[in-house]
Amino acid sequence: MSSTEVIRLDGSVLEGGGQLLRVAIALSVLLAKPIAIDNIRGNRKPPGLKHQHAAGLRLAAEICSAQLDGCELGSTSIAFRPSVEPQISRHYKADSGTAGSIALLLQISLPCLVFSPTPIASSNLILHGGTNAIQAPQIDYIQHVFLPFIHKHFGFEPRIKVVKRGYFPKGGGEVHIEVPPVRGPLPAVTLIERGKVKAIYGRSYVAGLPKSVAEAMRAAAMDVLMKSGVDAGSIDVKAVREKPSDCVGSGSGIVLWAETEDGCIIAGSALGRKGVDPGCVGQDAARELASNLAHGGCVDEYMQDQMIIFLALAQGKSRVKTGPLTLHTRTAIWVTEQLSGAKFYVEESGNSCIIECEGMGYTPS
Ligand SMILES: Nc1ncnc2c1ncn2[C@@H]1O[C@H](COP(=O)(O)OP(=O)(O)OP(=O)(O)O)[C@@H](O)[C@H]1O
Repeated sequence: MSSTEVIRLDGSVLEGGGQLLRVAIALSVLLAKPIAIDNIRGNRKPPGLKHQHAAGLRLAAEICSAQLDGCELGSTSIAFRPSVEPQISRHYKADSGTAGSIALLLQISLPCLVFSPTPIASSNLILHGGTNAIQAPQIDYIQHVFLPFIHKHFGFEPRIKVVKRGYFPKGGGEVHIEVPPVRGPLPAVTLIERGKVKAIYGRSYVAGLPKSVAEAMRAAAMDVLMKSGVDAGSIDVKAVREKPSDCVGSGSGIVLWAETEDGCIIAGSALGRKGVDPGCVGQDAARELASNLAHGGCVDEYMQDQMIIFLALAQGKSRVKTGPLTLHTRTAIWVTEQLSGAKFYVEESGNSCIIECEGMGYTPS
């Protein structure tokens, strides 16, 4: 068993949402440190665990044979005591039971599965829930932005297969992810120059709705991109209608991503909602992309917080230029520093920041 000294965290600090919980648990698994978290999602109404958070906790507990207490819906306190017994199974399933985000189930489990002291086979995740949920990365963001970032900068390449898309309120999506193991520490990242935008890609989609909705989102997004003066070599945004056999329920949305000469990928996205003009949805996504390009940083406002745990685990000094620091990022830095030996320094200047991290050089024991 792991050491008995429990680290207590206040889940209402800063952003005080589900991400604090996921980062804390992933680090607890990797570092075999028992933790207790109170005031979970203390800044959300209502506070406490929702389906997605509880499913993520159970998945992390299964990955490291942890003792998990308090993992009930609405619970505002949990205790998590990881075991250091070697993992036997490398096949895991999790189901948010609702349209809770599959991407956020990946957010808690991916760091836990990356490292292995022995060159064993890959880990396999089968995740059920919502593929395109609000206030979470859409699955297209994971495919086209997050995983390519992880591969390019940290050198391992999880493979993802979207078997079925699932939308609010039923969920029912299914995504398979294969995570190849790495033995050594992850490399540090230096990402200060972005380079010019080479191309913008996108996917404007509908499920169970007329294709004209996807076309309207696409047209409005293109219009905003043209007028905002984004200088891209080419723009290729596809409008698609999901085949009924490829999805559960109905939904719509758009994900745009810009690829730059220096290999950065910057996104903007939006989800369709009942009663909202599809044109406004397309405009929102394009404005988000334009604003993420305008600050000149090398990652968008969402990758900013999602990269923090990986920078902390990496060996040596990372430096990444970003836009204005988000509250999610400040929260990820706070929780990471509570649990790991990594140290962060943020230099803010005008509309941009340099996030510097002295990583802990994590290797599994
Ligand atoms: N549009 C988006 N594109 C990519 N990533 C996103 C997007 N919106 C949110 N995220 C990411 O999803 C995560 C959301 O964390 P947050 O704590 O808000 O979520 P949560 O678990 O749903 O909990 P809560 O309901 O408490 O907000 C963050 O890592 C954030 O960067």
